[in-house]
Amino acid sequence: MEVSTALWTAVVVGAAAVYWFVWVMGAAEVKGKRAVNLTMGSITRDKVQDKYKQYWSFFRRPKEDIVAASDNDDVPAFVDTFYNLVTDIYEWGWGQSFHFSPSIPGRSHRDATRLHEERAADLIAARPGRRILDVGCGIGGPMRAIAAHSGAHVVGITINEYQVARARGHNRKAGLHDRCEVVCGNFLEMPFDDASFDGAYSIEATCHAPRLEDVYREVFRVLKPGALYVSYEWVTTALYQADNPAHVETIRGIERGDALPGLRAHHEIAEVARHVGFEVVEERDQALPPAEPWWTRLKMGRIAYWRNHLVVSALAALRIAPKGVVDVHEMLCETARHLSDGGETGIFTPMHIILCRKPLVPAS
Ligand SMILES: C=C(CC[C@@H](C)[C@H]1CC[C@H]2C3=CC[C@H]4[C@H](C)[C@@H](O)CC[C@]4(C)[C@H]3CC[C@]12C)C(C)C
Ligand SMILES: C[S@@+](CC[C@H](N)C(=O)[O-])C[C@H]1O[C@@H](n2cnc3c(N)ncnc32)[C@H](O)[C@@H]1O
Repeated sequence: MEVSTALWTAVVVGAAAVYWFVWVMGAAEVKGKRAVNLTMGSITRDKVQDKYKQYWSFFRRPKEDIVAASDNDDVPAFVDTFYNLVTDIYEWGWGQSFHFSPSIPGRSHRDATRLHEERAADLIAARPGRRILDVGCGIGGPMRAIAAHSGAHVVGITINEYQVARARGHNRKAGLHDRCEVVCGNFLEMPFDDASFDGAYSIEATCHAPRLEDVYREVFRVLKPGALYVSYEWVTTALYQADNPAHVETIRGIERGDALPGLRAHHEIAEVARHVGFEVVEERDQALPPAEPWWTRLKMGRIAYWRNHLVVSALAALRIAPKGVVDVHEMLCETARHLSDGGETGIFTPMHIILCRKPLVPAS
């Protein structure tokens, strides 16, 4: 083959590959977000790199500093920045539900995700006519699954304005906007009346609260007496050893890369729930056998991470994606490694499930 023919072939194949990765390839689950549309939430393009640096210098500090009284109040603002930086990448690479679920042999990730969400709806007896609160709703993947499965009316709250816009758009597209509402606000001070919900759930969201009692107390306040609340918590398990440097590094890695002010130990969750007035109905780690590992989806994604890295680097170089997107993507690759280490060693679970009831009669 002549050199010029070989060169032309390489150019055409290269262009076709870029076209495929960037324009055709959509999000992992639903083609809601494509690589060419990676913005960084509500952050303007020129501020992305600075915002990333601010985020990183805040969360890379020891957790004792982050939870110091003076910095506690800053956590929600940094969590908001975090979601501006990662929401599009999450949606592009993971889908519309920002959480894990146990793998189910022979079933897709999409099915496993939906079943994990429907479990929450069943646990709190969501049904038509009931008003259910989604605490930390993301872009609404769980909310839509739960509204469709149970027939309930779901109101979600998220601190991130960009997520509110994405969630409302998806609700409309799914034809569920009559039964799925999204509010922008802080779950530590919710803009809802006392006793205004028939049930509530939070999926991998309350781990962002500097003090769990602040969010549980708010959920308790807005629930009607007798109503149920289920939370899927991120915690360290009984296998975690605070004097093992490898364990500490894994947990610190998870905290830094996921905007967490400090992971809690599994035994703290029920104590907090009782402290704010809930009765604890049930508590279990949904990741334990016979459940199949939740982290296999992260591990299987290694080639995809490398491919995605090339895509974001090319988009940033062509100035289609903002500068800074490559740093954020690298941080996520690193975080994925820590999360799978946490899963494999068993020192961490993202699905410590606690089911609580607000008593009919207030405790004396
Ligand atoms: C509950 C939280 C988020 C949990 C997960 C939804 C996300 C945790 C880590 C994320 C990811 C890591 C690697 C990314 C990859 C490098 C990229 O190419 C595509 C997206 C990822 C797979 C991304 C997807 C979402 C996560 C799995 C926290 C924040 C409390
Ligand atoms: C990992 S995402 C999970 C989203 C959703 N539950 C899901 O599973 O798709 C965590 C969510 O909690 C929200 N969040 C974190 N801190 C918050 C706060 N103080 N007030 C309201 N929302 C908050 C984030 O904005 C984000 O939507």
